[in-house]
Amino acid sequence: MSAPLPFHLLPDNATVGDRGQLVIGGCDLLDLAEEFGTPLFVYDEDHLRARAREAVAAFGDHATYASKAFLCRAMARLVHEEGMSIDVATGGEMAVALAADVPAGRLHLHGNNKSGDELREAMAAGVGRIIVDSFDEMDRIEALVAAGSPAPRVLLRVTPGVKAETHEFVATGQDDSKFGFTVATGVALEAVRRAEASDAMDLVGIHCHIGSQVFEAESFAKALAVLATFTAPLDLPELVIGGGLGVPYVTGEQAPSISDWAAELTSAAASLGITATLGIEPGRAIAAAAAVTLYTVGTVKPLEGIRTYVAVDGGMSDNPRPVLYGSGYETFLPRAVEAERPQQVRVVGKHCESGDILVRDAQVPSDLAVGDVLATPVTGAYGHSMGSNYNKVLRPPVVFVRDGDARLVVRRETPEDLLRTDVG
Ligand SMILES: Cc1ncc(COP(=O)(O)O)c(C=O)c1O
Ligand SMILES: N[C@@H](CCCC[NH3+])C(=O)O
Repeated sequence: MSAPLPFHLLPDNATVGDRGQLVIGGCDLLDLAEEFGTPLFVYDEDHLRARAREAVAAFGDHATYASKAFLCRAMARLVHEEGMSIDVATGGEMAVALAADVPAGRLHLHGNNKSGDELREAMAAGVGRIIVDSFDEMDRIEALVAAGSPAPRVLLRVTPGVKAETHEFVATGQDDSKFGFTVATGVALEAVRRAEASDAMDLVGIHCHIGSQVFEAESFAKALAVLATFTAPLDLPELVIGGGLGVPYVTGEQAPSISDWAAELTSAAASLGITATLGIEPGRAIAAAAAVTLYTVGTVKPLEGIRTYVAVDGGMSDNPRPVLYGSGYETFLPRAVEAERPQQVRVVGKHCESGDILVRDAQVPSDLAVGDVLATPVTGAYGHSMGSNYNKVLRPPVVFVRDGDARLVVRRETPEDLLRTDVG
């Protein structure tokens, strides 16, 4: 396994420079590392725009970006400009999208345990949809409307009893789930009846999300079949099938494009006689492959007869996915993106945890050395957004690149940021 990095894991606008170095959006990654420091998230802006356009081409106004994958004001503006609405899962995500001047009507508020404050703020702002997840939430909405809040448009989130082929922590369509109302037990129908009878909400449709990093179109088709039967007698105008489309992270993985996925969903819905307008909510498929993370190698520690540890200046605080889900990544040296990678090492971070692993069995070029900039591709989703300050590490900046320009959209944290909320 000494092959070079497969190029399809890199952002759309990745090219090889005249010295064999990686260039994204016309920017040399080594120059970016020099200018902005490492760790650094580098996003190909046109890649993000192209994926958003793909979703909008297929679903128009009913293409929603799941902002939990990656959110900052520049990202909220970008997907809004491209015509997507935005799924916000908390008051915090809602606040960032509103701070980017995205109209509240383009936001869809999610969450299995929305607080009274989150609901009140969303209703006062006039969010486009609230995706209702429980009877307790209905109680809270009714109390707020009774106290003067405007009645929201709602979708009801249901679980179709479909177990998607993915990590158990990110599967959400099965009956044993904290999310939504169960179809199989009749609870979902009870929720529909209650919402229809309530003056405090305007029920416009059903929502379902079976999980994340799902590759098989079949899992979505199964969910649609359950939803077709469930919604047939309801005559509701909207049906959102959620996000979840998987992306390739490592050599050998393949996934359908957003357009292919959309075509499959649309034709499955048509053949099931679904007449409601179909909506989708991708996060990962928009953002993941748009970015690479740059690190600097700080130590190379060969352990005789065991393995070599390569430690970089980030780790589980900028990418917790390997620790949480055992997720795999590739790695490469941007100075020689096409180089063979004959040496196997373990790429680890700088945190006080043995589990702080970024790439368990990484293939790297044989001349990797301390001081090298090392990169991991496909880090645009659930990396920056799931980042932390563990060990009081400063969160990395985010740069958008396009046509040779690099635009800082999130700056690196400073020690003052760490103390901003510390009032003791
Ligand atoms: C309700 C909902 N919609 C959309 C998404 C986006 O999922 P993905 O990033 O896998 O497309 C998620 C996350 O799994 C979700 O919980
Ligand atoms: N954080 C998960 C996806 C969760 C999706 C949110 N419902 C991941 O990185 O794969």
